[in-house]
Amino acid sequence: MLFNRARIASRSLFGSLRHQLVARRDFTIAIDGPAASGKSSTARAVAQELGLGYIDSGSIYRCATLLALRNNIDINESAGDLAALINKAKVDIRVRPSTSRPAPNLGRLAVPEVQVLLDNEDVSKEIRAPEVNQLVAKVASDRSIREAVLHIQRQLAESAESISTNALSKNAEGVPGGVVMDGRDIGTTIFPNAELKIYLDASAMARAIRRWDEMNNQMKEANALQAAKGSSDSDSAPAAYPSVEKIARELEARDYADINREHSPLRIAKDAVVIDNTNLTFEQQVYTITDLARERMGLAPKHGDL
Ligand SMILES: Nc1ncnc2c1ncn2[C@@H]1O[C@H](COP(=O)(O)OP(=O)(O)O)[C@@H](O)[C@H]1O
Ligand SMILES: Nc1ccn([C@@H]2O[C@H](COP(=O)(O)OP(=O)(O)O)[C@@H](O)[C@H]2O)c(=O)n1
Repeated sequence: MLFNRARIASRSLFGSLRHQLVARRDFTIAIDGPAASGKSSTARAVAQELGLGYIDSGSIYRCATLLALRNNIDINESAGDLAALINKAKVDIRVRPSTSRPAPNLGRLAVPEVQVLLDNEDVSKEIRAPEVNQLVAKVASDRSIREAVLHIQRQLAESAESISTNALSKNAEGVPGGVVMDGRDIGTTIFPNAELKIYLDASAMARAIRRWDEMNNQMKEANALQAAKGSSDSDSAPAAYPSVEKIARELEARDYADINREHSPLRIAKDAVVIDNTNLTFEQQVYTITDLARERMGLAPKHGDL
C-alpha cells in the first residue's frame, strides 16, 4: 500500500518565512480550476466514492469575505484587520451523505452535502450571496489573508473525516486514508506533492449555464417555501432570477482576478491531469478521477471504459 507524506506547503507564497506545513496523509487529491467548473461537486463525489475526507477551500475565502462585509472592513485599506479577524475565527466544514434525490444533471450520483460553520453559525447559504461572489476574489488576492486562511486549511486537513456511506464498504476497500481538497492553488501551493492533481475545466458558457441552473433551482425552492408560508411581507418578495449573461460576467471577472493576482494565482500544475468536462457527464468525470486515484493507489479500476 502506498503510504506517502503529502506536504501542505506554502513555498512560493511564504518561502521567506520558511513557513512550511507538513501533514501526514496517505493519499491526497488536489482539484483546481476556474469558477463553476464542477470542482466542489466532483471533489465531494470522489471523496465519497473513495471514503476520503473533503475540504472546500473556497468556502474559507468566502467566510473571510463574509467577515469583511459584516464588519465593514474596506479590503483596500485594512486587509490586516481582516487577517486578524480570520485568525480568531473558527471555520468548520461538515460533510454528510446526501439526504435528497440527486440533481437531474448529476445522474445517479448523490453528492454529499456540505455545511459551513463560521464561529458555530451555519453560513452555508450566506457565503454564496451575490455580495460575497463580487468581493471574494479581491479578498483572496491579499497575501496576509491567504496566510490566515492557510492556518484554517491546515487545521481542517488534519481533522477531516472521511465521508462514509453504505456504498463505502464495497467501493473503498483497500483505499488508504486521505483527503480531497478543491480550490485554485491546491496542486500548485497547498499540496505540491499531492498524489493526484486534477485541473477541471469547462467552456465559459457551460459553466455559466450550470451556475445559472443551480441558482435558479435554489431560488425556486426558496420562493416556493415562502409561498407555502403565505407570507405577504414586502421584504420577502420573491427573489429575481439572475440572467445567464450576468452570471457569465461575474464568473469571467472572478477568473480574471484569480489568474492574474500576484499570490498563488490559478495555474495548471505541471503534473496535473487536465479534464475538460464540457461534454462529459458528471458520472464520467467522477469515475475517471476515482479510477485514476485507484490506479495510483495500486488498486484495480472500478469503472473501466466510460
Ligand atoms: N459534467 C457536468 N455536467 C453537468 N453539470 C455539472 C457537471 N459537473 C458539475 N456540474 C454542475 O455544475 C455546477 C457547478 O459545479 P460546482 O461543483 O459547484 O463547481 P465549482 O466548485 O467549480 O464552482 C453544479 O450545479 C454541478 O452540479
Ligand atoms: N484555494 C482557493 C480557493 C478559492 N479561492 C478564492 O475564493 C473564490 C471562491 O472560490 P470557490 O471555490 O468557492 O468558487 P466557485 O468556483 O465555487 O464559484 C475564488 O474565486 C478565489 O478568489 C482562492 O483564491 N484559492
